[in-house]
Amino acid sequence: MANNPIITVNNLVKKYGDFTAVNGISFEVYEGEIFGLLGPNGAGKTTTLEIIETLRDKTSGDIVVDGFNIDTDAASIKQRIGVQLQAAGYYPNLNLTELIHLFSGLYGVTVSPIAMLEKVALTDKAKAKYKELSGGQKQRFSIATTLINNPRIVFLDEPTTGLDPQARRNLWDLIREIRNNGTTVVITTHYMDEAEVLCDRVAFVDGGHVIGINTPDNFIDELVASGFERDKQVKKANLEDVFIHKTGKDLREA
Ligand SMILES: Nc1ncnc2c1ncn2[C@@H]1O[C@H](COP(=O)(O)OP(=O)(O)OP(=O)(O)O)[C@@H](O)[C@H]1O
Repeated sequence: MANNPIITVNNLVKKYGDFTAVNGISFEVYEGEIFGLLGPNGAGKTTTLEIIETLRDKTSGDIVVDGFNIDTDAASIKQRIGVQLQAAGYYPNLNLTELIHLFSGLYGVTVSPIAMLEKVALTDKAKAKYKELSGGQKQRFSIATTLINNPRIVFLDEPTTGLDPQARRNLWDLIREIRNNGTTVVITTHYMDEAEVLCDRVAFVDGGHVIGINTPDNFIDELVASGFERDKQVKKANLEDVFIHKTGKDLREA
């Protein structure tokens, strides 16, 4: 696959008063990949994403998304991306079908709510309200809303936080399916096992800088080649494997 940049971020800076939250971040996201932004709390990941999503102003730097410059064509960028809303954005008295109608109206597109819900395996909840969903279902619904405008890129900020192992793996499958259908995915996560199995490439952000970009495999090989060894012999399974083995792969939220 040719590496066509679909997002280019060059020397991005964001200051909040005297505090510099993003201090010259540069990276490219390639078309068709799952790209992970990783880093400690407060590193500047969400700020960076929200600036690319046109939801927050930058202090300086250049951003091009799918050929459009954010300074001159923010409206075109908005049309081409899918962004997860915070839960507070979901009107409590509307059911999932009504919410999808509402969002498609906001985007100015016509979609079939059932077809959208089918993409995220929620057709049986079409008449349920958002607040009645389990954690995993809420995340899947929120991902469905990012797909309404048939975006070129979706941004997922910590989509699996708080989910049980089954729901997390189910969401990984959904995210891979979205990518396999041609949508580029940008994701943040604090789970390194998740980034390792899901992301084609990851960027580590710390203190408002990108401190490395590579495939998970190459990062691990580099560390091992430098002489790094884990303290203790790693077992062939971990506690999450035990969890899945004992409780099965089926979702528990029907
Ligand atoms: N509106 C704001 N005003 C002032 N400072 C802010 C604002 N938003 C974020 N910050 C600060 O900017 C820094 C970067 O925050 P950001 O949310 O981008 O980090 P993050 O990498 O996404 O962290 P986390 O992993 O905890 O989500 C933090 O120190 C945060 O306190």
